Amino acid sequence: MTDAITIKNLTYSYPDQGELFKGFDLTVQKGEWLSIVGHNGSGKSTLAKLILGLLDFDKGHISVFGKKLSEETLAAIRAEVGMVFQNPDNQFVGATVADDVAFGLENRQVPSLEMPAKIEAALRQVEMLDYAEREPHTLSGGQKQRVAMASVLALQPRVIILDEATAMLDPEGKQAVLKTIKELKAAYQEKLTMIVITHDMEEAALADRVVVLDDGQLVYDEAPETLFLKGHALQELGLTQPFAMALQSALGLQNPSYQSKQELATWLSTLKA
Ligand SMILES: Nc1ncnc2c1ncn2[C@@H]1O[C@H](COP(=O)(O)OP(=O)(O)OP(=O)(O)O)[C@@H](O)[C@H]1O
Repeated sequence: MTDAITIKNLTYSYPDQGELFKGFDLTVQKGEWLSIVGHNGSGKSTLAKLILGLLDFDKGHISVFGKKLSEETLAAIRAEVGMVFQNPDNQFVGATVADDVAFGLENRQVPSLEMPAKIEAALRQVEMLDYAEREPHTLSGGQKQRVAMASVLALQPRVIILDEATAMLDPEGKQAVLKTIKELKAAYQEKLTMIVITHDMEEAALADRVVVLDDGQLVYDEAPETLFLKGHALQELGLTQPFAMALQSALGLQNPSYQSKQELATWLSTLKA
């Protein structure tokens, strides 16, 4: 089975800087929800830009669904990979929410007769259909990010990269975006691969797999259940454990097994009884 993304022996340095990535390897499977974490400057956004062909790497190769990234394949690969960025205010071009989703479709020369159904389906998927005629600047941060996701989804990508897409949101907006990611994952299964770059360990803990970067090196690549047991090692990399795991460690539990606050709360309530 072809992987969604294969990165092999990648070397990249910004002009006049030392090598950030050197012999870097990473495989992302089809349908996976992969989180990429790491301290500021560890290379997360650069990796996303390299996958999208926004930066030219020096050595190695990147393949998306078996297609090697090159000048010839760039347009085809960008059609497969959608990206949602950190700042919800920098992602709008349309006067209304519906116009905004239409913009990407127009760029792809989708016939105008086909557009309304595609816009409606994408907005419904992120639960923003009721806001179709709203001006984007009147939306909350979480709603704006969900519209940004709809604009990407309308183009039917097979990979979506979210680069700190919840970082500027309040807790409610963040939860709404995470709920949308979970729903998309459930709806599309292996047809949609999610790469979520984040500083938020609660968010990372929801992924199938977490990759930890440290100065362009891949230092951990494993399931959140095992990664977040490494409290001290993570601290040394400038990362924390999700709250539920940290509390279980503080309580002296040898094998913390409750990933979410909800699971932990349920367990604590059984103790009270
Ligand atoms: N345009 C650029 N020119 C030169 N160096 C850059 C450029 N962009 C990023 N860098 C450097 O490359 C390294 C990796 O940056 P990158 O933005 O990929 O990290 P990050 O893990 O996404 O960080 P953050 O969590 O702060 O967003 C950092 O040392 C950064 O200073």
